[in-house]
Amino acid sequence: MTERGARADPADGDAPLLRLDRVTRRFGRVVAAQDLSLQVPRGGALGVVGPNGAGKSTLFALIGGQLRPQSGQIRLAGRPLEGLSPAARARLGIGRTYQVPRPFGRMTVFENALVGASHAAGLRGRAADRAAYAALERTGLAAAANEQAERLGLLSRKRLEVARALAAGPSLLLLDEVAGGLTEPEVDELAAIIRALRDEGMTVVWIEHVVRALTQSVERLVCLAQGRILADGTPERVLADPAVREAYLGVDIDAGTEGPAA
Ligand SMILES: Nc1ncnc2c1ncn2[C@@H]1O[C@H](COP(=O)(O)OP(=O)(O)OP(=O)(O)O)[C@@H](O)[C@H]1O
Repeated sequence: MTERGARADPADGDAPLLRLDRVTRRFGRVVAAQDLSLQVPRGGALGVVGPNGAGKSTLFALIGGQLRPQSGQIRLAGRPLEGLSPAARARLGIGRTYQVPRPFGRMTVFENALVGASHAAGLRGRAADRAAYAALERTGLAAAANEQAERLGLLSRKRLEVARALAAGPSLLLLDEVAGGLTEPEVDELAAIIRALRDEGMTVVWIEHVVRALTQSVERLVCLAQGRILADGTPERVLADPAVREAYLGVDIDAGTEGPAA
């Protein structure tokens, strides 16, 4: 795996891989991110929870460059990301999955992974092939490499979404609700894949409503509500936090059911 993001600024090798300083993003009167400050060191997995509308997807869009903050700064390995397009950020090492997987249905599974390697990472020829195949192996999809993507079931489409991001050789992997809609055994399978990536040294930030998937896989949890960080710590501590329980307004957070609007 390449570590391009981790080398984004060789002068600042000790910097956290991801750092947000007082990042704010509003949509009219809605505050989706309010003075958000967060540091993610290299390696390990961070889970992000929070009720619907808490600002979780906005956080990823701000990191990925699909949205610009109105104030504050985001850095990858010490390098400010301001002004960089999503494509430039992907080349620096930010890989991202989306809530609803949209594979190129007419393409094979391999060709879909190749899109990640070539478009996002700019790899060509055999280097792109190798990166795509390695991503399929790491997500358990190698045996399905020649299948049409549109014929995949939901779990495999989720795997492919992860594979596409991995094929670009990210140093930071942002997962947006990859466990949603899966059965319990499928959630466990996907969580095992994410744990294996983490154990190989990948830095993972994982937004998830299915809290059980996170508690199996992350050592740190952040809870967002109304664009702010309500709690940050071990999963046990965060899930027991009265402010977190209150933000979920009595919804059974442990069961991973979707909460009401924040
Ligand atoms: N492009 C947009 N235009 C206007 N409002 C937006 C936009 N994107 C997000 N918002 C608002 O910002 C707030 C945060 O939304 P966001 O999607 O980040 O929350 P979330 O925590 O990811 O929610 P969910 O769990 O439902 O996916 C919400 O009130 C949402 O309606």
